[in-house]
Amino acid sequence: MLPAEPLIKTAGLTVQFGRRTVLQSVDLSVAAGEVVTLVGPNGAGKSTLLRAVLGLQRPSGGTVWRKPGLRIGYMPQRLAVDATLPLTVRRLLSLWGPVTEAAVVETLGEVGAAGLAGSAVQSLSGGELQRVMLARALLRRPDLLVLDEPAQAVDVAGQVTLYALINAIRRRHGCGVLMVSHDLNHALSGTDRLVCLNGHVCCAGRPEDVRRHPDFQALFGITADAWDPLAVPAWLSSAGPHSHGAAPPGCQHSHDQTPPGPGATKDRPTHG
Ligand SMILES: Nc1ncnc2c1ncn2[C@@H]1O[C@H](COP(=O)(O)OP(=O)(O)OP(=O)(O)O)[C@@H](O)[C@H]1O
Repeated sequence: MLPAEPLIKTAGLTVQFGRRTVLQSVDLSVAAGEVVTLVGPNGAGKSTLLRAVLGLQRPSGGTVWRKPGLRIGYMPQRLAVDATLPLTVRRLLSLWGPVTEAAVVETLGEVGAAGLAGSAVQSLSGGELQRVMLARALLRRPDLLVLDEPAQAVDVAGQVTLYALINAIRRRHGCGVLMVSHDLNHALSGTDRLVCLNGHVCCAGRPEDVRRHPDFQALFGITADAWDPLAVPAWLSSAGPHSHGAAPPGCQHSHDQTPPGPGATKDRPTHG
């Protein structure tokens, strides 16, 4: 069977902020109907990579190709709307372009948020807000969904439901999905391809292959045969998703100055 045509493709993508290299020579592609998950420690460049794919971040080197006419639905990590603004969900969903009431109702229903159209955005729970943001991304009937930590602020049971919902949407619409996740259970079981990023691509491929890669194991402190969610490494469990705590061992970021840990790649890029 021929591989599906890519929706987006980066080749040698490099992003620098000042003299600091945040992404180095990243090759990435997402095809229609495919779920690709980016994992990596805080500051690994995951959101920057999404922003480059979206055309919101200019590359310092390399290329980003998007299929002509591609429609992208984007769910950012944070909602860039003033929290003090009185805003209903219905109004929020129409901020980025005109939408019909029928489309709002249908899309909210699709993400399990029926009945929230008239609610104040400030009154939503974390999980409800994530569903509304997913609805916002879906309203454009995208070929590609780009989701930056879609399950943040969602409780554990809600995370499982949300990832199942994203998979159902992918199946129903045949769209590609590119997402960032800190949830290794999802990354290892609910995704077609896993990309482990730490300033560069440490390893990538089918989850069952990536979990056996020494860089992945060094970054996440797990063994090839067992994934024990209670045994997450200290940098992952204590730092929290938005803290920039102690650096993980192995697969060193291009701007790290410390020597590589036992699982570091030999071909890591030079310091930027
Ligand atoms: N516009 C910017 N200017 C300067 N530095 C930036 C900018 N955007 C991101 N960075 C830096 O680039 C690095 C990568 O940031 P990015 O948000 O892509 O990481 P991430 O892997 O998504 O992290 P997290 O898991 O914490 O969300 C960080 O050190 C960040 O401070």
